[in-house]
Amino acid sequence: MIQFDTVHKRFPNGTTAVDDLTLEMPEGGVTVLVGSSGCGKTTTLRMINRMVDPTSGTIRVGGKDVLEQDAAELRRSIGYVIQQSGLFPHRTVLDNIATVPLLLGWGRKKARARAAELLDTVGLAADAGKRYPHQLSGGQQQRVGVARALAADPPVLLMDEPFGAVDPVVRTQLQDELLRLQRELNKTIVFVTHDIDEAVRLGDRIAVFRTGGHLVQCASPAELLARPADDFVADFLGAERGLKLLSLTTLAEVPQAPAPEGGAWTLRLDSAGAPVAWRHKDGAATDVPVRPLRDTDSLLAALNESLSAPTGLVARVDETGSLTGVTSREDIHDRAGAAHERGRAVCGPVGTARATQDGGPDGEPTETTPAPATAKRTT
Ligand SMILES: Nc1ncnc2c1ncn2[C@@H]1O[C@H](COP(=O)(O)OP(=O)(O)OP(=O)(O)O)[C@@H](O)[C@H]1O
Repeated sequence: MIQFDTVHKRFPNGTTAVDDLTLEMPEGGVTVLVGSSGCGKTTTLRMINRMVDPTSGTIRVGGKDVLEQDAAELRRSIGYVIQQSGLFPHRTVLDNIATVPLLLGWGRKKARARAAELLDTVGLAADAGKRYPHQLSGGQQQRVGVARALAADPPVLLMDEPFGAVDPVVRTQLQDELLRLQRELNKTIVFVTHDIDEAVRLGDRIAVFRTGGHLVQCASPAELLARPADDFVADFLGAERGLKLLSLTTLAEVPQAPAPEGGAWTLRLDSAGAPVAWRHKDGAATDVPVRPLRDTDSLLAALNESLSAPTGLVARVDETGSLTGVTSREDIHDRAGAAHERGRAVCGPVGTARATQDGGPDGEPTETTPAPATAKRTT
């Protein structure tokens, strides 16, 4: 959907913001641009809708060179969400959302009806539409910003640190909402963030930039975590890289066995068959509460639960909450090792990890295998 071909951006003051960027952002996927401050993420994003024009190279959206399109028209056809929402303070929420449809000549009634529909889509009550932006919380304003970007149903959405100004709890809620919306709308999203956890959670592909506008690596979250291209990427991913990889892999394929009987600890169930606690043979006073897990939960959650359980066993349940079996810490470890190996396998031997952007040994772009089943789409 979006292709950068040897794109270079040098500002008139001599700063090179983007250096020789070749990158594809697939249709219907979320491509996250990450990297330290000043590494060219925003400039890259803004070249897509011509808020900044490249010095050289070509950018195509849907196969068409952006420089051959009218800049204002292009901008109206691409959704754009920024930090602090960027809403017009003197317009009501409904009128803010209706901005692009009105510019496109939809007529007031149709534009407002669409805006009202979008309020619901982004999880806001209808009465929020009559308020002004300052009468909403930061998180609600960001939802309005997303609704405004979606108003004309653009195929492409550019999001520049959209959740950077809200607290961690609201940020997680907004990420959940975006994942839910994306499952329904299937937009091509380019998302800029400083936060690697946000990138891992939201991205189908993550592009890591280094100061000077260099793309260092572009890969799926699992590949990136299992096989960072160099020390810079590894440092950026952080010391908990292995745990982050576990957060991407589900429990689904980990074996389970019947709950143990007759040992020191027994798993207590309620009348509906849902696990409640581990009870020692000495009696109820020793009960240790259980947090049962489903197939869609992550290996990280499973490891955490197994470390908290006196038996090291994780209680597994079906969609109704009934016990299906237990899983041992050893089986979780085995699966964790396999997840790491799979992440390595898709990247090939040392030195080829940059293949997705640099091309393979023949200079041809190299395809990457789909990442293992992941937990990120479950909220
Ligand atoms: N209009 C401009 N004129 C001159 N230099 C600019 C301009 N806009 C950006 N730059 C410079 O280009 C480089 C890349 O900036 P950019 O905003 O793209 O980085 P970023 O990775 O998005 O940073 P941040 O994460 O801090 O927002 C920086 O050195 C910045 O100072």
